[in-house]
Amino acid sequence: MLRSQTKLMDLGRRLCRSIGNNNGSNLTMVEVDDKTGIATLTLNKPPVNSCNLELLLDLNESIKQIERNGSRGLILTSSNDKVFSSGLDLNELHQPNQDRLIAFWRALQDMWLSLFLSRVPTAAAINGHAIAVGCVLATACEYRVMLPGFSIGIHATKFGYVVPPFILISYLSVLPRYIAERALLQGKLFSIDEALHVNLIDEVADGKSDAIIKCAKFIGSFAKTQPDARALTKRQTRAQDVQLLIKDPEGQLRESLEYINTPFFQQGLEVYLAKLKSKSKE
Ligand SMILES: CCCCCCCCC/C=C/C(=O)SCCNC(=O)CCNC(=O)[C@H](O)C(C)(C)COP(=O)(O)OP(=O)(O)OC[C@H]1O[C@@H](n2cnc3c(N)ncnc32)[C@H](O)[C@@H]1OP(=O)(O)O
Repeated sequence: MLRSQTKLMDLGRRLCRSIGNNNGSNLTMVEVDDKTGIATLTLNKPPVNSCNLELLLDLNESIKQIERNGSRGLILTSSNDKVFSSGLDLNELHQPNQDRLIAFWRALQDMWLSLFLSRVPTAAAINGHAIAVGCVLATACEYRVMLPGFSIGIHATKFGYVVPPFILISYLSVLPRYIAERALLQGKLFSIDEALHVNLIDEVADGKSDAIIKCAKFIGSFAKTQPDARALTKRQTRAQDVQLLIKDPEGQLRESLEYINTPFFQQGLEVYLAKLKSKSKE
């Protein structure tokens, strides 16, 4: 038995466990509620949960741990009270070391598959902005509860990024095609009212704990289903969505890498990163 599992049992009624990455940096944290058996998975990479290689690997490992530990559900949230996730860490894409870029993109593909196909019911308590891949994390879950005052969406086209098919699919698994297409082409970030109107989110909460309660209630709605039957039915329902990535992950990787390495992409990214940095100094 792993030491962390023994520790988990020792904690008795207040089951609470943190899972860090290999160097112990706690980029994600997992807490299991002993009453409901639901795991809360918290993104914890300051300042804005931008997804670098280490966070993606850590996140994937936490998703798998939650499944292995027999949790009844997974609630994804953030330790930052303004930002759920700012999407991919753009520094990973800027003038990248090619070996690291390959590892990064593989980790992104793997993590998305793990979350999108997770055996356990999944819900996102979106307690801050969910930008680009931040939105993709939320839409990979089965249910979304969001706090007012924040934005959610994929605005990649505004900055000259073409989105890879799995990002498109994550939008299409939640939004009707014409809304997804228009939002992607406009690079639209939705306000909470707009997101609710098109069902990009399912509910609004008045605080993080309210969001967690609402997510737990959604997960509780599966209490009377048989977990294996539920998991297999979910997998079948989502099978077509993941076909491309499962059948040809290396081909998908190659296409993305080719695009990221183009001078066009790199120049656009350079300008965008400079704007982002100067904004944060204002
Ligand atoms: C065919 C296939 C093709 C495939 C190839 C192409 C890929 C396309 C798909 C792309 C998917 C993505 O997710 S791309 C990621 C897109 N994400 C974004 O554009 C988010 C940009 N960020 C923001 O809008 C804001 O930071 C926001 C999240 C709202 C938080 O605002 P705040 O005022 O609270 O914080 P800020 O001061 O702006 O940010 C704090 C610091 O974090 C940095 N920072 C913020 N977001 C960051 C990010 N995503 N990556 C790196 N660094 C980031 C800032 O520069 C600051 O750094 P310091 O100055 O050092 O303090």
